[in-house]
Amino acid sequence: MPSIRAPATKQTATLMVAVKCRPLTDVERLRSRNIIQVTDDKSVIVLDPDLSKDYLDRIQNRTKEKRYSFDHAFGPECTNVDVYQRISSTIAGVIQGLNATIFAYGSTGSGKTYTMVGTHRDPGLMVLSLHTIFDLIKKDKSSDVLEVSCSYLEVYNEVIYDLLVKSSGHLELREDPENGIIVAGLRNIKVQSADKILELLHVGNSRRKTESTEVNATSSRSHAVLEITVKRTQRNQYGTQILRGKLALVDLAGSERASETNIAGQKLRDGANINKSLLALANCINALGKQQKRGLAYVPYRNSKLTRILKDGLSGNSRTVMVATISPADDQYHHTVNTLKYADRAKEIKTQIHKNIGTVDTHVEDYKRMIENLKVEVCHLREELADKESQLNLKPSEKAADEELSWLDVLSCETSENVQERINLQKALFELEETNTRNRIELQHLDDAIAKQQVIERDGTVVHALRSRRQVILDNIRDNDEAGTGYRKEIELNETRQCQLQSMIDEAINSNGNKTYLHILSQYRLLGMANTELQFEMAIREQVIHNQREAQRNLWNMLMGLGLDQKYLMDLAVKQGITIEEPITPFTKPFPFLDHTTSSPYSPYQQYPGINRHPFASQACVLQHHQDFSSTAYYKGQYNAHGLCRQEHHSSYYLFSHDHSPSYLGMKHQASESPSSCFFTPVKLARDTHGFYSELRTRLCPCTKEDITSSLNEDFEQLRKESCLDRGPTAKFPYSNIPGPYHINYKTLSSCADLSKPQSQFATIRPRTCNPPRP
Ligand SMILES: Nc1ncnc2c1ncn2[C@@H]1O[C@H](COP(=O)(O)OP(=O)(O)OP(=O)(O)O)[C@@H](O)[C@H]1O
Repeated sequence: MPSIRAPATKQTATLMVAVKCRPLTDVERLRSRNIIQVTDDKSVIVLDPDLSKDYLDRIQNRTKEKRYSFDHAFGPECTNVDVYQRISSTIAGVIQGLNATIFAYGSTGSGKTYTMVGTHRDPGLMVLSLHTIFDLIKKDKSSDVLEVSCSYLEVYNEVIYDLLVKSSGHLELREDPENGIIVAGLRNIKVQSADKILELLHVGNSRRKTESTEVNATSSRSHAVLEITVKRTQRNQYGTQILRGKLALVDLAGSERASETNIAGQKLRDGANINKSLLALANCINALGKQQKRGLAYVPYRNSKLTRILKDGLSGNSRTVMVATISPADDQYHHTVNTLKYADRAKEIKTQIHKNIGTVDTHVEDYKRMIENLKVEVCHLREELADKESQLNLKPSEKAADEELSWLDVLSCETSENVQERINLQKALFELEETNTRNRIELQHLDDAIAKQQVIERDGTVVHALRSRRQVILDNIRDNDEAGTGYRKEIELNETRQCQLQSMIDEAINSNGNKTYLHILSQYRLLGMANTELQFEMAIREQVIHNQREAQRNLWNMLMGLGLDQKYLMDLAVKQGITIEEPITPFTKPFPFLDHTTSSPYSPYQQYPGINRHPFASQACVLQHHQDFSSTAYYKGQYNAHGLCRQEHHSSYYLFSHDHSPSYLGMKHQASESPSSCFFTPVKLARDTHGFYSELRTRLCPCTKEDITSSLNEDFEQLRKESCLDRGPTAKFPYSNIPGPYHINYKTLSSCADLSKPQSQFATIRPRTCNPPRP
């Protein structure tokens, strides 16, 4: 049927986040304390569960008290109707062809099912929204025809079941170019009243998998999605237009820690699957939240069925409400804070909404065309039917060949899914590690800033702000590390599956099956894997190039800002046998980041109140050189993100002490075409850099070239003593072999440079290794 999609006018909406705290249950009242305070309908305070903390701890910020604010916050006294009244505006659009999603998110026993389904006395959001839809339809004064249908599914152990069908089989997800993700074969029942849907809801709920755990007597073991579709048919003199609005109401399964819920066997396996899909959801929320802030592109929807189903609700065409449910009990502190943390991130998520319009033109000519099309389709179907009938009468040998082909289809499908999954996982892992590298850089800057500020500040407000920020960063790092471990495990599973698939293919080739096809399949698989590697490498390289360019630009800005002119530097470099390959981007003076009275536009300290400019900001924060290595340095099978000393940023060491990349800074040695001769060889490197930088420094500070050269010699002597440099001129700087904190004496150097008084006389290099993104 010809369907013309009207040009969609898109509108951006922000995900609405409401928090609902349930009352203490009768059992909890005997053993637990209420630690939640909801103030001014928007703020939630989670008190420190440890009552022994005294006043001093509190004012010195040693308590675990947390504060958050959301679009709406509801205390234990609030009913589901109270919640619904605040979020119901989302639903009105459904009868006008807009999509809406409401989902409850929280730990086990926090009140998700109570909020979504509710009780007879306190009906939940599913029930209330159904009534609203039918009320709105009743009140609709137009001559349009409105039809309502509903489906209800559950995702249990990563398998989709139809809750409106008795003993439903497994259902599959399909990507439909027009309608996005759809569940093939899901029953969609036409309904005339809210009561009919409630009846279906009741039947569906009775089929849902629930278990009694120690935390919740009727804990939901599956994620349930109730979808209401409102089809509006509008007729006018030009034809017929159909608007289709969808409302998805989602009750997620309870997440729990096995140790807390005391579960085992099948229940434990369920829990693992539930946690896996909730982790996937949390990762999507994380990525989407960060995407708004930092423009990261990859959101790992494909990691679970749940996230694929919720994709539209999370970032596509939908007005979305997240109701974060929390328990007030003190023993639930960690779950509560975890839920609120994700809810806080979800506030950043934005969706694009537009009406789902399909137009059916009804002119006579169009009818004729439609009839023609239908005739063709009928012919087609007849042929297919005839084919199937003849297949049923096939000879056994033909039947076997046919079975083999369908088996090959499955194999080919699985192979391609396996490859796709691997690409997704590696992208996700890479992004996580990138993010954590950035987090670690910020952490170092914060440590510097806190140390500085502690000395000069009296009332401690800025230090307090910096510490809170530090805590946020630490939490992010921990979460990302955890997520990274999950991804690595999934990659391992993916690799195991990959091996299985390959051996199935090999076996089939050997057993003389459809050889040509299998050979092609095998080639396809191998090419697919090679493609994965290439895509991944390309992503890394692009990132590295980007970072290096930025570091180079910043370095030039810094040098120019210190009062040197470009020509002088070029001459000096040529004299020292170093060519500068890339043309330098022109820049204008004065350089704002060098002005001690203003804050640097490049400086991350700008975001911290009261910190105008870190004394070393122009070097320490602009040259984010750690980033460059995090994705590249791969040494002795270890991903070497280098422990980086804070103070070394303030010396010229960064040029040679960190660089494993020949093209870093775009310089290379003239005497040899091999770039490594300049930066890879510590002994020669020391000589070159001594010469070059001591000359530079004589222009920067009032000390002599000899002072600086002797300072550098002292430092290198120290390095040599610690056996790093005595392994010959081609030895690489063995960061990953350094057993512990490593000291570089840079006392003379820093005082010569007179950049600032150092906090200590020693700069410390701590080797820090983390797992590499798997090649
Ligand atoms: N607002 C509320 N008022 C009264 N009781 C509530 C409220 N919210 C939740 N409860 C009670 O708390 C208990 C747990 O609630 P519920 O089953 O809804 O949690 P859940 O988050 O869905 O758990 P799971 O994830 O394990 O399925 C139930 O006994 C429920 O009746």
